[in-house]
Amino acid sequence: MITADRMAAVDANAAALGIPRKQLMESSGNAVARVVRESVDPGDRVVLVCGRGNNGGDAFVAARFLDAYDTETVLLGHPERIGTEIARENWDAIQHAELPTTVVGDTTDIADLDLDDVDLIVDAMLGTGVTGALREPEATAARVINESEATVVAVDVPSGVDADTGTSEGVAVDADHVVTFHDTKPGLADLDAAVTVAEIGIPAAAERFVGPGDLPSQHRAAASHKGDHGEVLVIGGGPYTGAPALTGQAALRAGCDLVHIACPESVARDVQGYSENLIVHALDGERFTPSVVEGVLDRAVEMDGVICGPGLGDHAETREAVSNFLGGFEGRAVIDADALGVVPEVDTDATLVCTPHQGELQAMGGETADDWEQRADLVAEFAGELGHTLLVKGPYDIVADGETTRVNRTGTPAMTVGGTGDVLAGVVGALLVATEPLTAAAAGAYLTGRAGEAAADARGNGLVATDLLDRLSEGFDNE
Ligand SMILES: NC(=O)C1=CN([C@@H]2O[C@H](COP(=O)(O)OP(=O)(O)OC[C@H]3O[C@@H](n4cnc5c(N)ncnc54)[C@H](O)[C@@H]3O)[C@@H](O)[C@H]2O)[C@@H](O)CC1
Ligand SMILES: Nc1ncnc2c1ncn2[C@@H]1O[C@H](COP(=O)(O)OP(=O)(O)O)[C@@H](O)[C@H]1O
Ligand SMILES: [K+]
Repeated sequence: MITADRMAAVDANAAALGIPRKQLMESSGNAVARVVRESVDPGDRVVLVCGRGNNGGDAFVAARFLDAYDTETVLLGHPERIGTEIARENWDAIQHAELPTTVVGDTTDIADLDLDDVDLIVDAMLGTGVTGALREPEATAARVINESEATVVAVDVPSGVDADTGTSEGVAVDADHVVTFHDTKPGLADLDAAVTVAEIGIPAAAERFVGPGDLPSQHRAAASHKGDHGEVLVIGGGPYTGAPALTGQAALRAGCDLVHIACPESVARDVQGYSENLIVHALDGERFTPSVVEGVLDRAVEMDGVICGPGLGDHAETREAVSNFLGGFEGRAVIDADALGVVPEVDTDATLVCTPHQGELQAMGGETADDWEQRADLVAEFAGELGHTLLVKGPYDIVADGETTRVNRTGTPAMTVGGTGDVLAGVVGALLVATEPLTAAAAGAYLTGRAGEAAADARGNGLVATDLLDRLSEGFDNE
């Protein structure tokens, strides 16, 4: 079962693995033709009613595999308005091959469509790209298709039906058979149509391994204003000073608008000294202690997210303070480094992403394995027990929430240098503001690893964590 959004992500991941969309379209069209051939006899009349997106593109391919039949490929709308290159190329191909086609300009032409003595209609007007109720001429076309006696085979989804919900806001095609791709869609379950799930050559890796399709959209509304894109609080530092500054700067480089650092007054000036971009709040004392938790909670509730742990140190008082903080916090937080040990014992309403390396995972009570597939199963099981999302760092990062598991392969051994984990925590914290925990963790691991690869290209094993900061945005461009 796969949703339309997830399908689009997997599609993009497949392309990044070297399996281009046009190849997927060829497989889809071939699969549609195979089902059509099972339903008609040679010489039968087959009309393919096509939209201007890739759903239509699939049918342009199918037409090439149906030479033995009396086919007519009908395009709703002018060829100039075909919306994607791969659909346009497949339309041109059947033009050059002089396969019979008809262009339907507007609704009146649709009524002239002679579908009476047609044996089979391929419904390729709209698939997962439908938005809202069918507009014209698709709506009239759907009615004409529904009134015909022909067998109706729908491509991917019956036109007008929402692939995720199975509902349609207006008229929808009533299909006898649906040929969907790669995996079934939630919205097909309750249709009274036969459903064929066709493999189209998307390898499991496109779902398993984090890829460009898993990155949250970088789109920003023009009318955005300060703070719209995330205001986060880093709780860290004392004895260390570098870690919270790395985390804070990474959160900014991953797109946050405002980053606050709550750190002990003993290191506040040092942390502020690293960057004008950080807003530092000094806490009484020389480490994070229970006495300041109330104030930190008051600040945290104003934030869109928290990153707790970088450079905190593991003093007993600090562990108690982290425990008290989590006991009172109900928002979204990344937990890293010395704060991790507290998580299994604390009862919290917060939504957590924990980012241990394998040693920290074991200290939390989790199990690890050198083989990444075994590690993935162990981490998924522990995440389920914990009730939080885990990102277990390593050559292959394992991201799991007990339901879904993703594996990130980006990164380089040069990243074993200190501080890269602090950078990762900041990236995940920034993404967690507006993205579901699993996606934020997977994308954070991917982007940090990409930045590490870019830094290693420049500095080899001499890369340092700050080298990742101004390379983080490059990963987003990797669409
Ligand atoms: N995601 C994948 O991995 C693959 C998808 N493929 C095909 O690609 C399809 C998705 O293609 P697209 O994203 O181009 O979208 P669609 O082709 O499903 O629909 C987009 C087109 O429909 C129009 N449209 C949207 N809502 C409408 C409405 N309410 N009334 C009238 N017209 C409307 C849009 O203007 C656009 O022209 C899938 O359903 C599938 O058939 C296949 O090529 C195989 C691979
Ligand atoms: N051997 C490796 N190969 C590739 N990436 C690695 C390797 N070791 C660590 N990384 C990456 O470096 C980042 C930090 O991981 P790690 O060094 O374990 O954290 P920490 O800095 O907390 O010790 C993660 O993004 C991880 O994927
Ligand atoms: K369709």
